[in-house]
Amino acid sequence: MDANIAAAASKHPKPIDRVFQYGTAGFRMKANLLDSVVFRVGLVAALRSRKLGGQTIGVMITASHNPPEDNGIKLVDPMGEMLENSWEAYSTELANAKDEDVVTVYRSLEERLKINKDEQARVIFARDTRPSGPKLVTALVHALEATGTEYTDYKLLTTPQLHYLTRCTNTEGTPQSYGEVSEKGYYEKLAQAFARAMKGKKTVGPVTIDCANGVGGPKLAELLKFLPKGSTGGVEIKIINDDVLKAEVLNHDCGADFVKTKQRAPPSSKAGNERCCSLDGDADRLIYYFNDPDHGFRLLDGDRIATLAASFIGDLAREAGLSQDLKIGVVQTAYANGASTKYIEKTLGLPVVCTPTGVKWLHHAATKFDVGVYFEANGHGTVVFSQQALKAFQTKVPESPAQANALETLRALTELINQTVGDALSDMLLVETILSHKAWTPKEWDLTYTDLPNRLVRVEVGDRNLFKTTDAERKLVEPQGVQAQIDALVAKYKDGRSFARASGTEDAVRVYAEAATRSEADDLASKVAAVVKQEGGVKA
Ligand SMILES: CC(=O)N[C@H]1[C@@H](OP(=O)(O)O)O[C@H](CO)[C@@H](O)[C@@H]1O
Ligand SMILES: [Mg+2]
Repeated sequence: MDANIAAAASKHPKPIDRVFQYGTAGFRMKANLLDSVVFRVGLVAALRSRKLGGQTIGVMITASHNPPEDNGIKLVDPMGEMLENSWEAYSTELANAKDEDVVTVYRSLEERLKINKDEQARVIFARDTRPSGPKLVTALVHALEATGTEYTDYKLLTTPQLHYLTRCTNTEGTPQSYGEVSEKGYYEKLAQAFARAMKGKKTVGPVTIDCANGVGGPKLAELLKFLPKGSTGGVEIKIINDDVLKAEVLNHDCGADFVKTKQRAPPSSKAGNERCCSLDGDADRLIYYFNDPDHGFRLLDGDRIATLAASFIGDLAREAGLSQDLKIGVVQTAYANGASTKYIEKTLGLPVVCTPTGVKWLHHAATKFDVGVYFEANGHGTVVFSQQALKAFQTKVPESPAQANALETLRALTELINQTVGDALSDMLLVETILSHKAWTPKEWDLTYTDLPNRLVRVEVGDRNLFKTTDAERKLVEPQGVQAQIDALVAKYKDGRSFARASGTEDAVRVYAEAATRSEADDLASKVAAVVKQEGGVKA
């Protein structure tokens, strides 16, 4: 086998002078640099599967909301979670090995991690619509074949579909079965759950969905075939930006990242005052928005989806007579708007936990609740239910028809929500369900609280690694003295809050600021950015 691995590795040489790092979202960069990385991640997937007794590992080839010429790769653990943290370092180690050392490093990891040589490795994989995908799949397959790994190529999928299939594969035939192991099984599960959750409810007008010209377009079109028709119990969906044939339009002037960062609708959107939402390139983020005749463009971001879901599920738990038994909480990052945090704590009366950036941290913290709602402000998130919550929804004997209804809706939600990872298609159906139950237009949703004006700035510095944080990234410990300068600036603004941290996906430091007015938020952000720029070191 060593000779096979060495021979295959030599077909995928590592670019000299490149250092790779498994970051917040796996490896991500210009696609033409990724060939060796993908090959080596294939080796890691095989090791990970064997370490876990032959359970199936998922591999997704995507660069999400990044431009079409980028690509990336990430690993999915057996229950559909992100790769365990310690394995990011092993992936990084193998990705950076010299070509001639690949086999040695592979065997050394096997040795150090006490991996059984005889265990059969199993992997499933998929990719998004980027033109570089098929070539990278070839590199992945070479690694899987050289290591004798059993594999299934699911071709084009959204990232959350691959997470779903990974969990289904590993739970097939067990009491914890997560669903049928097929793309069709995914659509059927979502569609059936949606029909149950929507029973007797009506959607108010259509929703326009911008698919970022990514894999979400064809997959949403597929899902539509399974969804109930008509406004009662169904949803009228208008799809835009679903062109996957022209590579250059992917995420271009459209998609969830465009809408969130530019704080405006895609230029192609003609929805008028109707509600709209945007997916990102691999359909794991979702952002809603609408045009308010009185106030213009209104963004309903991940914080809004989290508050909507938490309030709805909290109400249902109360109606079902379960609120005493279940701990419901919301997990956010420092990028969550301060007004949303206050609304959750003060108005909804629910606890909020703040974690570092990156969904793996949020997901982990959310599992500590019976109902853990987590969303990044950029629209990536989901809801996870504990075994105790699932059991309570199944076994509680209703004492009234209202309790029975609430319990049935809760059960439907546990099926509708993709609990493995944030899923734009599933989250969209969740939002549509909640708005229907509440008979809300986006305007009522928007009125629940008022966002503090905020600004996110990207600052290019000499060395972003100089910036070290604590307290869920809300405070800098290094470079020394910088936090004191930020504190002094923040103190001058009403409702001011600001923090700086090194990005995990780009070579830059991000500065976030919010304050009582737009001009103050902008002013605070630019002053903190200036401090960061000045203290950011010189390029090596
Ligand atoms: C402010 C922001 O939106 N940061 C994003 C971005 O991380 P950075 O580490 O900030 O580059 O990409 C991550 C992966 O997609 C996502 O999890 C995160 O929320
Ligand atoms: Mg994404």
